[in-house]
Amino acid sequence: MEFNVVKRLGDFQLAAKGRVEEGVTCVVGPNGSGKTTLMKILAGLLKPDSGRVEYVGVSSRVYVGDFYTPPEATGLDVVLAGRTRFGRRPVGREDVEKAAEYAELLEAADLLKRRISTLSGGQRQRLVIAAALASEADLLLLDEPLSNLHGDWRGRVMEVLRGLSRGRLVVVSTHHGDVLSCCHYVLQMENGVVTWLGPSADYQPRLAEAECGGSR
Ligand SMILES: Nc1ncnc2c1ncn2[C@@H]1O[C@H](COP(=O)(O)OP(=O)(O)OP(=O)(O)O)[C@@H](O)[C@H]1O
Repeated sequence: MEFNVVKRLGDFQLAAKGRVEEGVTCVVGPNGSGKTTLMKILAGLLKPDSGRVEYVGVSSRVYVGDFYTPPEATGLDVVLAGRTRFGRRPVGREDVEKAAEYAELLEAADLLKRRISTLSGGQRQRLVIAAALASEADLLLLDEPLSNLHGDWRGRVMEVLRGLSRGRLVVVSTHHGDVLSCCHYVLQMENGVVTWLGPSADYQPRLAEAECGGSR
């Protein structure tokens, strides 16, 4: 999939060009650098002012970021929402089986009957990832899917994503540098521009590291 797009949002301008290959691409960059904006354009949720995205070999796409779930919803409702592409069609019997299968992959099968309001942030996050996977879309755009997860879980989620990425484009935005070696490719955004794109093995983080200061 190739993209060459320009989008203005208030004072911010995205002018991004690149190519996303089969496999897992991690999108990195500072807050406000345009990661979500780019992913929403790739998902077709945001229309660029100019330029285009060429979806070669991509027939279905799903973007999953924060999505609202009523507190009374169950874990199963969350996974089924992804399966039916957020209510675009009714739930069938096979959908429930598929939802259980993907929840199992994320070790979340025991969460399906629980109410969302009783779950921890990380447990909810695993269900949201299962929802994205259950869509079985060719292009999966996961915006900050690792945000509530502990290091071990981040690695496990990346392993699952890699395992399902054959014949698919999986794009994951993240602030966690520890998972970059789990991606096939890294796409770095800075100030609305793609400043690096290539195999993760060749990526040398160029972003400034956090300064914690020396005072106690
Ligand atoms: N609807 C909007 N109107 C005006 N500006 C917007 C709008 N949406 C986003 N922006 C601005 O666009 C810039 C890029 O936002 P975006 O959410 O793409 O960044 P990001 O890299 O995903 O950031 P983060 O890491 O904090 O999630 C930001 O400066 C943001 O304030």
